[in-house]
Amino acid sequence: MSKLNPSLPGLPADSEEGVPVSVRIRERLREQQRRFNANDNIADVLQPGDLEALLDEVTQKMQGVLDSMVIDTATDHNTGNTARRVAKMYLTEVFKGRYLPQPAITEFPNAERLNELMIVGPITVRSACSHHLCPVIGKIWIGVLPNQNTNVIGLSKYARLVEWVMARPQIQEEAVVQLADLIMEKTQPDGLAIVMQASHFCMSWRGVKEMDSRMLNSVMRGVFLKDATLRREFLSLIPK
Ligand SMILES: Nc1nc2c(ncn2[C@@H]2O[C@H](COP(=O)(O)OP(=O)(O)OP(=O)(O)O)[C@@H](O)[C@H]2O)c(=O)[nH]1
Repeated sequence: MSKLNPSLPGLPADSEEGVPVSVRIRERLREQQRRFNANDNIADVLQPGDLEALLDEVTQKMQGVLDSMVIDTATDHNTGNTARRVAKMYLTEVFKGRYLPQPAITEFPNAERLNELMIVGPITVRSACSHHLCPVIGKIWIGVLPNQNTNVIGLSKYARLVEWVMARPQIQEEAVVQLADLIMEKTQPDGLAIVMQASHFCMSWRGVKEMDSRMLNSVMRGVFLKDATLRREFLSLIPK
């Protein structure tokens, strides 16, 4: 007798018929013993058509949320398509950093063997907190001390990597560490410094309703950790 599918009793374990696409994706992730936290990227386990199917599934679930909030989406002319809009916004816009592969990075040979401090910023951060899914809007500055033996990456690619990492539900402390790990892996510089400043809408729109408070945090890697003069130079060059 074939084993029953735990996701859909009545169907054999190898049957995909009627199984929600999110269940199939989670099974693939569990088979690979992969984490799928809010701020993890899962693009490499998605198969062709999965994202479109997820859009339908999230739309259906969002419709359930609206129904449970007693919003009459059948006759309210403003909310008829809200479930679909929200699903599309989550999957293809504000949280696309979970579902899309990493942007391609153009590398150039470090022909002049540059090893001077380079700073890029402010790069706009658009993210959301993992707790309330409220927007987190801010800016980031990245300082790189290139290694004279490694390639340099195109300037715009820092902004693309920031967008990819931030377009996920995040907490700010983890977001900057994820970004630092990624830039270190891609460019292998001698040092990397990142400073992020952001407004958390979960603190202004709701909750304590503090309109002006910001969160500021930084991460330093390589020579920035050891060299206080370099660290000071980076921090002094960032506009206040
Ligand atoms: N450390 C950190 N905290 C965050 C971040 N974004 C949001 N938070 C906080 O995470 C907490 C959310 O958890 P809870 O305390 O369970 O939420 P809550 O009961 O709605 O709390 P209030 O916001 O105080 O109303 C809040 O204190 C948020 O301000 C972040 O990036 N880092």
